[in-house]
Amino acid sequence: MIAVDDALSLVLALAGPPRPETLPLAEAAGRVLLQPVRARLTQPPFDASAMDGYAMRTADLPGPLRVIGTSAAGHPWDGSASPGTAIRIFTGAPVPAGYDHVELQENVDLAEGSITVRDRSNGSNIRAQGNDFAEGDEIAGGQVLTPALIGLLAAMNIAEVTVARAPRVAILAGGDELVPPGADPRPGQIISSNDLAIAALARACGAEVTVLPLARDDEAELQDRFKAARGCDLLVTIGGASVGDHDLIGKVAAEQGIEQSFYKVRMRPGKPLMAGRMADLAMLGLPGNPVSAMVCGLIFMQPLIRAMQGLAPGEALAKARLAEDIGPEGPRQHYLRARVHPGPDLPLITPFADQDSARLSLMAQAGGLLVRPAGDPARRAGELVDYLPLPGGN
Ligand SMILES: Nc1nc2c(c(=O)[nH]1)N[C@H]1C(S)=C(S)[C@@H](COP(=O)(O)OP(=O)(O)OC[C@H]3O[C@@H](n4cnc5c(N)ncnc54)[C@H](O)[C@@H]3O)O[C@H]1N2
Ligand code: MOO
Repeated sequence: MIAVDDALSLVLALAGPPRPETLPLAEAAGRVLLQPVRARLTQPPFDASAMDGYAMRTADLPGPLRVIGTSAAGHPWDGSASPGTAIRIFTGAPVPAGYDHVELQENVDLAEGSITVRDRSNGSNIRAQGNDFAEGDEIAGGQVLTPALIGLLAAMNIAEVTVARAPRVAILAGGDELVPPGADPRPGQIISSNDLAIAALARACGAEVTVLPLARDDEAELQDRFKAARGCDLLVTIGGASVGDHDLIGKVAAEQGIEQSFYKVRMRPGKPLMAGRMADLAMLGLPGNPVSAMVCGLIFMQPLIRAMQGLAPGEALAKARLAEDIGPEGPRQHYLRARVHPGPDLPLITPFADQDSARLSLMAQAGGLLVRPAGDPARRAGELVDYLPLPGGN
């Protein structure tokens, strides 16, 4: 059995370099930008009014000022400023050269084509040309295209981007007891949940997922499923990883020529994890217990999918304070489902009393996974600990 950190290094080594593809910007949200991009224009391209009102020269205040033209967004005024004048102006419109202030229409009295400024705003209400970005400004590669970045690149007049192709991930759950959600389980059958949960984890970090049909505990059927995954970047199997007579994944992977990176990790849950590669297809064999599968998905699969897109493995662990005393740890690194509450300085964390790796309900409630190193001694309430925040829970 190897340590979690060594296993993670071996898993990350399964990722090849990210594969580039060029996409219209409109389809690139959530992808990783591979090449830096430079703004093709300056924003705003002209001094622009931030308000609806009147453009004027501060030297002439408070007026009266004769209104000699109008500048609206998309319809600039093409005259030039002269003393004692103002321009009717609207938000987003170019401020004509020579005017250095825009006053809100609410602060102005208008009579017979002239205005007098009653209240003057503190700022100029003018957005200077280029105050957002200038032509040639660079957006660095290697980052996920968030909604804000998509908007920024659009404003920079970028129509296409070179991004990492979404890793193609095939997910294969198996076991004679499994039927899909919506089925009417017969005695001895349960609903397959792992494939859906793992698919959701994979999609959440950018994968394009194919969930293969559930496989029975049958070597020939598993062989077929493995073959169906060829052409993907990663096959994630779930279940059949242990030592029972029906745990066939290791055998089938060997027949498929797996070059195994490791089998079994000193972690809890998740001990019977397997990793390797079959030619171009990386493989992770997750244990079948639902919580074990999810923990391995979080600790190994998501970092691998991120690495396949050229991203760093993920967020560092966060710090919390123990809300209560806990006993010593055994020989495996332990990931405990826990509640995370606000605390005076750092969050307070309370592991659930029951850590049975089949209890998905506790996984769904957990706000984090308390991470305890192998052999960690007993700890007192208030001590600092590491945890992996989980979305959703509390
Ligand atoms: N003699 C030993 N037995 C077990 C060991 C061991 O070291 N020696 N390890 C235990 C540990 S730890 C784990 S984790 C499990 C892993 O077993 P498998 O990966 O072979 O998983 P299965 O036997 O296929 O299933 C375990 C459990 O999970 C349920 N399951 C499986 N797939 C799904 C699914 N898609 N959706 C919902 N639930 C699923 C399955 O019905 C079983 O209840 O082995 C221990 N045993
Ligand atoms: O590795 Mo098992 O996951 O402890 O239930």
